[in-house]
Amino acid sequence: MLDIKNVQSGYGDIRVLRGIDLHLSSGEFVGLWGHNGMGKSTLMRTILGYLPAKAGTISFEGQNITTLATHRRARMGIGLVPQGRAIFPHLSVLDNLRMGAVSSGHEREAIVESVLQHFPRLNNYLDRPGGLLSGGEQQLLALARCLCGQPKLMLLDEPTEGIQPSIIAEMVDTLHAIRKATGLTLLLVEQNQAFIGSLADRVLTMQKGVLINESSTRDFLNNTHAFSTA
Ligand SMILES: Nc1ncnc2c1ncn2[C@@H]1O[C@H](COP(=O)(O)OP(=O)(O)OP(=O)(O)O)[C@@H](O)[C@H]1O
Repeated sequence: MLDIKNVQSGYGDIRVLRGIDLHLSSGEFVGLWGHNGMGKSTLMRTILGYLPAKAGTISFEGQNITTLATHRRARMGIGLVPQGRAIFPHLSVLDNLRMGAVSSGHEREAIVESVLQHFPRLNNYLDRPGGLLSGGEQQLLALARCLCGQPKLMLLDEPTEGIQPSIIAEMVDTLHAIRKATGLTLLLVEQNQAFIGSLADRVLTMQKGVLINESSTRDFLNNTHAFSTA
């Protein structure tokens, strides 16, 4: 589904990604692990086109999207849940979700309703401004809003950051249920190894803008100590 070959990118003259090769098959859940500042979010931004690739190619479902505008990549089925959530704090929960489904025309309300079935907690707060939800609830809202865009590939950037354990557990169950229902493909950036372990089929490790390791989730969890001290 996603093929990344020798991609480099960064900010101005600062090179962050130094040659990334990555392949995701349809329906896979893949974890991307690494310490702060290694380039994980930069890779997410480059896949969606917020940052241009300075070298290499990105293909999605067989089409070269390396220079395609971000909104066109989104329309093809790539969705991002950014680090820090970026919900609309003054819009109600329901309107946040409608914004996620804005390109779906007359099907919008039906899509929002079907996504909400996976998020019973949000159903209790539909009229509440998003900014008044707890951090964990805002993360669920960001996840649900992305799903309202009916992505085939979801890029999920550090969803557990600062979130209470009960909501993290809920997020795991919700993502498993959505995977079963929709066949979603997921690229999950995380530093929480237990969270990656409960979702990913395999785990890639990034260090200083390159992928230095790929392992099964079981091996990743067994070798966690080695990675932590690398
Ligand atoms: N807008 C920006 N302008 C300049 N440099 C940036 C910008 N955003 C990130 N960087 C730098 O790029 C490098 C990679 O950052 P990135 O956010 O991709 O790392 P990360 O692996 O996602 O880490 P974290 O888990 O802390 O988000 C860091 O050195 C960071 O300081």
